[in-house]
Amino acid sequence: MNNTTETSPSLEGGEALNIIKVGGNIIDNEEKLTSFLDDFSKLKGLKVLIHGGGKVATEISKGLGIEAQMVDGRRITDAETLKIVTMVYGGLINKRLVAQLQARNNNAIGLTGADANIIPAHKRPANPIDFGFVGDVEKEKMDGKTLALLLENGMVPILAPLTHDQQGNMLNTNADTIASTVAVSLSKKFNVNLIYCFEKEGVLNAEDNVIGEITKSYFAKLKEEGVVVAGMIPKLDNAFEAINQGVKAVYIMHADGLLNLINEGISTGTLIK
Ligand SMILES: Nc1ncnc2c1ncn2[C@@H]1O[C@H](COP(=O)(O)OP(=O)(O)O)[C@@H](O)[C@H]1O
Ligand SMILES: CC(=O)N[C@@H](CCC(=O)OP(=O)(O)O)C(=O)O
Repeated sequence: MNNTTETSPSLEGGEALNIIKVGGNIIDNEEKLTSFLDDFSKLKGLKVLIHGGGKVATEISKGLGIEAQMVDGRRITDAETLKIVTMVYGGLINKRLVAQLQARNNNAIGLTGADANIIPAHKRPANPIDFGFVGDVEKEKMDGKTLALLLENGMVPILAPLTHDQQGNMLNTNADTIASTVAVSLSKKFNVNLIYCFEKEGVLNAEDNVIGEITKSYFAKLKEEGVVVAGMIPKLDNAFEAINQGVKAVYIMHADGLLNLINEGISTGTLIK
């Protein structure tokens, strides 16, 4: 940890709300997941958890003889893959997180974007690439009212990366995008901090050191140099979108730094500028 930035966890105006996204590399690791849930359950104030699980879905698919196909960090989701991701994200992972958080005295409620139409979406057009049953979120239609209702009644929403097409089909939807969309919509009512937790210290530079603060132009440079690659590119795109649309603070950081950031106001990861 070579970078420490002071930040204010509680902001002016509405009540503070922490929206945390946790990815597949932590969910897939028993020890890391337990440690993450211990910390998440201790976070003070209003909170929402958005989970991924891409790594688990890939392993389970493989076990069933279906090789995962990813393009630009998104999963090609045919009818069989849709069944798998619905079971894995909406069932196995989501309900396990709920049970684990209930055991830690958090009143978790597990939902997909289809429940109460929380996250309006449509099937991604088949051109130029046919991703199959993949959802694009209709950001302008998301109002956050149901989530606000749950939060105001003491519940902790746990959201799976699934939406629906309004015609009876579930859609697989990237968890980082869901996190950004939910954060933007709730920022109309709350003072939102969006925190992307993963297994590295933050966004790393060419020397593998954490970048304390990242601007859009610095991101463009790192992308050009091939220092920021793969899943980190759409994660940063989503992070910049959130900060430019009303979210108070966005961080990309190691899951181990969560308690320090939220309860103490000390950042050890990357702040999006
Ligand atoms: N410059 C970078 N700094 C940190 N991680 C990076 C960087 N460039 C690429 N990555 C990769 O991005 C991954 C995180 O993206 P992704 O796998 O989509 O996250 P998640 O675990 O949240 O699903 C990291 O595991 C890391 O391998
Ligand atoms: C369309 C699409 O690609 N959906 C993602 C949803 C899961 C996810 O985002 O998981 P992580 O956060 O662990 O990467 C997928 O199936 O991999």
